[in-house]
Amino acid sequence: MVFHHIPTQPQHAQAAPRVGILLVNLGTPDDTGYRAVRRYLSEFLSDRRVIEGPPALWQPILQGVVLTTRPRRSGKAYARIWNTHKDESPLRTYTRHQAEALSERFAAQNVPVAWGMRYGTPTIAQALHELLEKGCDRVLCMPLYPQYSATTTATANDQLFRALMRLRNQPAIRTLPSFPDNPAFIKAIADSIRLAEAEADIPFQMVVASFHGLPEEYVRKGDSYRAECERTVVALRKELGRDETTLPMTFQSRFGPTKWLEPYTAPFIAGLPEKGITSIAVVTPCFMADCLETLDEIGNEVREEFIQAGGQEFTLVPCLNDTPASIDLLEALAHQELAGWL
Ligand SMILES: C=CC1=C(C)c2cc3[nH]c(cc4nc(cc5[nH]c(cc1n2)c(C)c5CCC(=O)O)C(CCC(=O)O)=C4C)c(C)c3C=C
Ligand SMILES: [Fe+2]
Ligand SMILES: [Fe+2]
Repeated sequence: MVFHHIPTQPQHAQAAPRVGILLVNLGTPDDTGYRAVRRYLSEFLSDRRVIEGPPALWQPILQGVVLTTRPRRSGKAYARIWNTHKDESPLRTYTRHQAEALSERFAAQNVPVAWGMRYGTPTIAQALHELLEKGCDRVLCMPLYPQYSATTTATANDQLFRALMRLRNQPAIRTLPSFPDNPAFIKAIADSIRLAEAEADIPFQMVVASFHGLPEEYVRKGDSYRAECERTVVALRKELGRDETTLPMTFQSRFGPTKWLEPYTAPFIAGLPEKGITSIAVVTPCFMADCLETLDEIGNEVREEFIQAGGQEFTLVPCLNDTPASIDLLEALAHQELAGWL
């Protein structure tokens, strides 16, 4: 085993501890072409926390079938939402902005903030090394997922610990727990809905809270994701004075033939106009930043289906992204987790 040695403080010096923050999100392809999207999807869909079945069965299907067709289709979808100004995906733009803004909030305390992606670049290992080179010996890892899932939160932390396995001198680590009904989080989401409604032509008859889906089997085996999504929705209903009928919970982005969490967002929303519901908003409180799943799947595909079914007003409520409310939330979460370290 070869261990990385990052030259930091001289070994004999008793330097003051230095804290760093590492923001982690899912990741995204480097460009919208077949090869880049294939590389990204291959890394993503080879993660055994994401696809739990035996690799001997899954890898031939993934490499031989899924990765011959899907990269082209997904690449076209990414092209529709691409940040052409920066030539990168919105998820990357927002994650970087979040890190930069959070770093300003912690500048006075001399706490650097780095950001990495679970799949694709910049990698979590690169982000960790950036902090180590700045002399950090204590790192707070913040997976940017409000609701826990083994397929997101746990694999982000796994990847950090894989990078730590290669270090001779490891920093101390804390990881941010999920925050599904944190009052500041709920208030920020509720405010984003209120703002969208104030800007819309007519009031929303319904606000659909759409969460990224998960195979039902993972939840049956104990993944707490569904229960945490429910905690978010229950708190949001309370904050906004809505109920199950005016603020329902749905699940999007189903992948593959197995049963995923229900109800599925797209058919649910396409069925609303025939029930007389023609003015809706969709909010996606499982994402801290707008991405393919919000901007294209909801903002383009689901919107079109709703309008074709007779819907009239469709508002996609933006994710918290790099708004002041979002950075306030990240700052508060970090401060809470850094108790005793700062
Ligand atoms: C195949 C299984 C998948 C599981 C399980 C899964 C869980 C999951 N994902 C997110 C957040 C995001 N997913 C995104 C894209 C995306 N997700 C899957 C598959 C699973 N996700 C795929 C194949 C893709 C790629 C795009 C595509 O080809 O459709 C994204 C967007 C990334 C971007 O670049 O914009 C996010 C964010 C959560 C929160 C979650 C579990 C609850
Ligand atoms: Fe996903
Ligand atoms: Fe999708």
